[in-house]
This record gives sequence, C-alpha cells and structure tokens, in this order.
Amino acid sequence: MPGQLPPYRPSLFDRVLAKAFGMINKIVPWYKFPGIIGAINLEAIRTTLRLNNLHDGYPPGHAVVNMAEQEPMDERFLHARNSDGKYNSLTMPRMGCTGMRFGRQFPREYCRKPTEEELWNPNPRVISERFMKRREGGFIPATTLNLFAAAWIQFQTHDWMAHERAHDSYDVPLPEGDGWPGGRMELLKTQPDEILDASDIETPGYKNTNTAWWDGSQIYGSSEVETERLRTAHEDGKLRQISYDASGVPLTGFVDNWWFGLHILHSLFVLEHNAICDKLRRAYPDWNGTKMFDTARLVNCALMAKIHTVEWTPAVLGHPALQIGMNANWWGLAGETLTKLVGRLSKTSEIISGIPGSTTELFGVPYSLTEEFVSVYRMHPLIPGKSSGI
Ligand code: HEM
Repeated sequence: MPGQLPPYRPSLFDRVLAKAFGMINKIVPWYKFPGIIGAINLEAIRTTLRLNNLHDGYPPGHAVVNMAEQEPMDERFLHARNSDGKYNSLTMPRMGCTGMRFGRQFPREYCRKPTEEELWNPNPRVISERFMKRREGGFIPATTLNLFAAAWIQFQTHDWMAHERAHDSYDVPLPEGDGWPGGRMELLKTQPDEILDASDIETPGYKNTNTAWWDGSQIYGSSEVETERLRTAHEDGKLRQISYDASGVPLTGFVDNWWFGLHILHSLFVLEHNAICDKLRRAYPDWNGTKMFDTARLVNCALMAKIHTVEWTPAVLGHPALQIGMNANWWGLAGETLTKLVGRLSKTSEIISGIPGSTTELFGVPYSLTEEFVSVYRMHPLIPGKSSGI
C-alpha cells in the first residue's frame, strides 16, 4: 500500500526461536530460567513483540506521508542532531520529531477511545484509593536503590515524551464521603490531534510535544529556536548553566514538575556537555562553536543512553537475564572488553555487536514512542512522601 513501510520479516532462526519459546512459556515463564536461557527467551519475546505489537498512531496511508518535510535540509544535519528531531531518516525526515503522534502497541481497532460510561467504570478514584494509596508507614524503600533512580528516570522521560495538554478538564466523580480537598477533582484532558481520517474519531491520535529520539531534549530543548536560547553566545559550543527566571522557571529544555533531583541531573549534564567541549577544543582548536556544540551533544546523548541501558535498567530490574540482555543491547554478545579492543565484530548485527551502530530496522512502522510506553513509565510511586536529600 502506498504510504506504508515494507512489513518486518524476521529471519527463519528468529521465527523458530519465537515459536519454540512461545510454546515453552505456556508452562515456564522467562524469569524462571537461568540467566543465559532467560536472555535468549527475552530475545524470542522481542521478535514476537516487534512482529505484532508496533503500530503507528496515524491511520493507514497517512504514516509515511506525515513524515515528509517540505523545507530543504541544512547539510549540517547530515552529521548533527536537529533539535526538532528532523532528519534522523532522510526518507522520512519528520519521523520522531516534535509534534508527531505517539504510536500504539496494539492495532487501532483495540485502541478505541472509551465512552464516558467506560471511562468512569470502575471509577479511577476508587481504584487509586484501594490499590495505590500510600498508607501511614506504607512506603517500602527499595534497599538496593536511592532517590537518584527516581530522579534519573524522570529526567529520561522528560527527554522522550510529553502529551499536549487541552484547555478543558475532566471532573472525576468522587464517591460519597471522599476526603479530596475542596470536594472536586479536576484532571486536565490531553489534546487530541486533528482528525485526518474517519477512523480518528473513534481512535484519536495524540501528539508528543518532545522529540521521541534519545537526543537529550530535556537539556537541549525540542526545537532549534529553543536550543539557540540555551547555548552561550560564545564560539565555545557550550550550554548556559542552569539558572532561574524571576518566577522560578529554570533555563533548560524541559521545565515541568521540577524538584531538586531534576536540578542536580540537569546541572550535571550541562556541565558534562561543557566538559566535552573543553576536551574537544584541545583536540580540535580550529572547530567553530556549532561544530563543537553538535559533536559534544552527540557524545553527551550517547553517554545518557549508555548509562540508562547498562546501569539504570539492570539496577532497577535485578534479574540475571536482564543483566545479560541489557549489556548485550549495548555491547552485543561480543561484550565490552572485546568490542573496546577491536571495535564492532559485525557491522550490521545488533545481537553480535549491540544496537548502537547496527543496521537501521523500523520493523514495518515509522519510529515513535507509544502510549503504552508512557503509561508504564509513570513511576510516581518511586518518589517518597518525605525526603531529607538524595
Ligand atoms: C517530584 C516528582 C514528580 C512530580 C512533581 C511529577 C509530576 C507530574 C505531573 C504533574 C504530571 C502530569 C499530570 C498527569 O498526567 O498526571 C506527570 C506526568 C508524568 N510523569 Fe511525573 N512527576 C514526578 C516524578 C516522576 C517520576 C519519578 C517519573 C518516572 C518515570 C515520572 C513520569 C511521568 C510520566 C511518564 C508522565 C506522563 C507524561 C505525559 O504523558 O505527558 N514522573 N508528572
């Protein structure tokens, strides 16, 4: 069909592996296996998920068309990040950029907007009170982590996603005797995207106001105009230090829901960017500020992605299969030592030499983050009620 990408075709080996573990997992789940078998099991599940559970937020026929860009590209962005998120793909320049729709993990027919009746039954306030409420002394601290784990993941989600807010809100029906202050609970609605197709009426799309790429937009901004504001005026390629305006809004890429954990991480990665610039300046004294900024940004973003892949995720998900799997995502089965010694063993394979630098594969769907991804990353219970510091 025009406007669609060719479908994903896993290799015969991957299909056999996925089928075999699909049957085995009816009896034994992946996490019951020893590390290496558990990791192979996860690889098999990933193939099935890539095959069945990546769906575009745009109606059929609109997907690739919406990824087109009318304006000619500045040659600079062949080798540098564009803050609006454009040009990571030269054939679909607007893929993953600011204002593109979130994708889905399920086909459109299973993602219809709930009716009012469905929305309030069961009542979300009742569910929240029964299952989520933190009772007196009920916060169970994770003994292997500190508050940096929460600050880090919030910092990351502020790079990846933010829904566009509507101007009106829901009035959540409160049960008899509910103690919510003021007796009225308002919840801001999410702004749906414009209707592009009749199917959008039943299954609206929602825009991501951040770029969906791992591009550090929480410190660099999600538009070229914003990035200009955050850079210093000098030819040093550096970012301005975090400062606050008269109303207390920080000077940085993403400012919502601010607290001291975010202040620390935003400041740290601005300093890191600037330290990379200093190092580059010593090696490349002739580079202009833009070249310096672009290169430092690439290094800084790669650093954040690496920390998240091989440090944060294995720390939070302390299962041996995850330790192997997340390290393999970054270094491949070749491992860190060998890869650092001889570089990528395979130019193309993510399994042998890790995802960074492997062949681009979209699995039949333009890249986006999904609504379901956003839902699982609402990790607000990581924040304690009281804190005397990180
Ligand atoms: C002091 C800490 C935090 C504050 C004040 C805060 C506040 C908020 C607020 C006001 C919203 C929007 C309202 C809503 O949709 O519910 C929100 C959304 C969200 N928060 Fe937090 N949050 C905090 C920590 C975290 C942490 C630790 C995570 C971990 C990943 C997180 C992830 C998210 C996500 C994914 C959304 C949805 C964003 C969207 O759909 O646009 N937040 N947060």
